[in-house]
Amino acid sequence: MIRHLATILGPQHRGALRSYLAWLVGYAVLEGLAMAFLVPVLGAVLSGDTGAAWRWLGALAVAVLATCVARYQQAMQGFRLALVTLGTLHRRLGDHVASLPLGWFSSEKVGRLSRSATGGTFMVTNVFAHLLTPVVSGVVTPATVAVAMLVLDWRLGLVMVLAAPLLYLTHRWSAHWIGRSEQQRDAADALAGNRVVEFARNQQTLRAFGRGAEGYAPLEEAIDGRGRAAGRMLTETMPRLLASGLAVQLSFAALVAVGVALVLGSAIEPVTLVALLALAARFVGPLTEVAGLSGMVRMAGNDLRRLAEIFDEEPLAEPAAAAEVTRPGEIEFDAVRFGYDPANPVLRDVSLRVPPRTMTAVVGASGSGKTTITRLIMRFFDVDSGVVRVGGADVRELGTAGLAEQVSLVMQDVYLFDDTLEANIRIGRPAATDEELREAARLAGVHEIVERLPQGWATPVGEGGASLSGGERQRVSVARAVLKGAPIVLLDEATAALDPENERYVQDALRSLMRTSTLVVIAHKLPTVVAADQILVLDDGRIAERGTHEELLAADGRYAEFWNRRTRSRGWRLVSAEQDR
Ligand SMILES: Nc1ncnc2c1ncn2[C@@H]1O[C@H](COP(=O)(O)OP(=O)(O)OP(=O)(O)O)[C@@H](O)[C@H]1O
Repeated sequence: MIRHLATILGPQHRGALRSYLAWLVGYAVLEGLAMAFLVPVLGAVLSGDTGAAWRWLGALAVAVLATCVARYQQAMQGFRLALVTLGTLHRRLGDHVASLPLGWFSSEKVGRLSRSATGGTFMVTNVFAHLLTPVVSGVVTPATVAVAMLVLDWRLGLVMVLAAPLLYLTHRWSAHWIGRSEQQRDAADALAGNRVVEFARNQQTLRAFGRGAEGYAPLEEAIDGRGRAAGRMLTETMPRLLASGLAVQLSFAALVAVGVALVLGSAIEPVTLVALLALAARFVGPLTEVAGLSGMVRMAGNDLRRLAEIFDEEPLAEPAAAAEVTRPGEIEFDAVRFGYDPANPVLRDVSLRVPPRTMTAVVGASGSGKTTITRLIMRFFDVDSGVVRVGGADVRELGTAGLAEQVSLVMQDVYLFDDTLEANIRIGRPAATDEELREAARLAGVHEIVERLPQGWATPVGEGGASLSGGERQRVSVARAVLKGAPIVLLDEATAALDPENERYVQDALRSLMRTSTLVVIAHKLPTVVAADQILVLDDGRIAERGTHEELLAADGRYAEFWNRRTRSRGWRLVSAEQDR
């Protein structure tokens, strides 16, 4: 748990964490010592030795004072660490997640992230505020008491030392089970959470297929599973918590039994036994508290581990010094091999060059790797072998910021932020003037949307741009790219397969972008393909053909075959060789 806390707090707070833990352990030891001083005090009082009683009382007062100082220090330092967590953890988590490779963001991981960002953060503050003090003092104080008991009466001390393994093993055993069932409950929770989101997101599809009213079986199963896991956790946890508590009580009973036997055998005075049993009670008290907290400790441990695992994920490697862009606007793939799962390459030995300020159309069957090429240019993933160069530099050496300056992206699944239309375009270049913003909007045909909307530029677009049509969303995304003015623009025409009006705007914007930028277009429109300076025909992760429209027709290969077939059909998308057979 401490290791996870160190990871979560980050290197700059490790010193503060160490100091807090030192005060916490010091407090627990001093508390044990203060309790141990009670024995000679009681012994002296009960035997009527007033002088000795005052002396020991003085020692006890010093120990209590030191305990108070240590308690104050550890409480204040714990409080400060809890505040640091509240103030900085979300930001650190956000910064870290933003540096992770896109491959990390599976739906399961995203669900876990959102739960860790809320529950996990709360747990870290809870650990400092309520958990660490009773847990650490619940172990260290009894250990100090046991050492003191060995000094005061070795036989009773020996019983405490012998009880330690029993207490430790029962605690481990119950904590193991509680942790296991908590993990199962957490997995069931995560699944149910993901299913609820899926259910809400897919309402349109579910209703279209008449599945809205009769329920959604995967969600119901997940909710049932969650209920079962929660029930199992209760039934598995309770008996084990009771067993831990029982082990503590048994240890105390053994101490009493040995003490009584010693008195009966005249080995110690009854008065001494009373004082020693008072100390033994303080051995048992904190242990009982820890036994009661063992479930909480395991749950906190699991929460912290999950949060620490996110911080342990390796960020996308950044270069020590960003490489210089020597050929702005140029893209090059040199023998690139890449697979989302390296065992199944999606691109094999792909080499290509896109000269500055030219347009390259990438065409190919669905799943042939067109989008993957654009993702590698943006370095959403690192290649398995080969090199991707942008502006003459390896994308791995350009650094995230350097690469982002070079490339704009207009993709199929355009995501707009839940903000105004203007803010969504301004993301392209926050420092742009209003004139530049209006000009970019005009080129992409957004001005026409603005005129139609009641609040104009200030119209909120809803989460993901829900209040705009697909074509309108793409126009906003094109305006962003135009405003950014990056030397390279990557564009997926797919959603522009919309009405002719949208198509016209996108084509106009393309023409305007071509004057200033290099364009790589996942092309679905004939005018784009015909106008391209270079067409890359992808087949099964390889570039099967390349050239201009005329060159490829003259070559009479796969592209020409498709072109000829297209004249007979309305669709023009290439099909893979297998689909073709
Ligand atoms: N994030 C991902 N994780 C795993 N596999 C993926 C991922 N994205 C794409 N793939 C797989 O990689 C292959 C190439 O996908 P890609 O999206 O590049 O094809 P595409 O040519 O753009 O297809 P389309 O025209 O249908 O968009 C496909 O088999 C796809 O299933």
